[in-house]
Amino acid sequence: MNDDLRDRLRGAFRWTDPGPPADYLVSDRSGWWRDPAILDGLGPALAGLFRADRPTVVVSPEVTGFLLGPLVARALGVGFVEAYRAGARRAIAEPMIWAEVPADHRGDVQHLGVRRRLLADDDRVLVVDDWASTGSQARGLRELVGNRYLGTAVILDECPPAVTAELTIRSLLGGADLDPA
Ligand SMILES: O=P(O)(O)OC[C@H]1O[C@H](OP(=O)(O)OP(=O)(O)O)[C@H](O)[C@@H]1O
Repeated sequence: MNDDLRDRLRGAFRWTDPGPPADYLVSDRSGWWRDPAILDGLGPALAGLFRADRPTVVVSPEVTGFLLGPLVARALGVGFVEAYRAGARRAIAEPMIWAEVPADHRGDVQHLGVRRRLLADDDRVLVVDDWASTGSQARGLRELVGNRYLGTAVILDECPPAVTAELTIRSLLGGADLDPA
């Protein structure tokens, strides 16, 4: 099952060239959500990476995480909590827990926040996202949830191995699987 899903993920992914002055390629992940077999398989596949750790809640950063996190939460039979990026929308008028996200793959420092009342002291938190590049989102959310953190499940992990190990990141694909060369 997962081998078929990995093949589909590789096939539906594109690197796109934004053209000058950019001298880099941009990942286009939209084909992943457009393929019904991928959309059907992603939740159970990502959930399977951490099922034995018995998560009680999934937390994901906006915006792609808001698409993926609920698929994984549903596969685990648990609920989902949004982690909002500060400044991306109107302030939420409820008590929040905030954490700084160290400079990420874009070089920006951000802040992620969740509604305080949605996390219990004894929750076991699985972070879910589509992609780990530097591990900054995972690091920020680990800081935010503290010792409730179990790990992070992503579709693709291209972090240095030491970061992957430190943050307990598990993935369906590694960076070499989508090598643009
Ligand atoms: O490991 P990191 O360096 O933290 O990078 C990973 C983040 O980068 C992408 O987000 P992006 O900024 O493209 O936002 P999006 O979710 O709005 O697409 C991806 O969805 C992760 O959230």
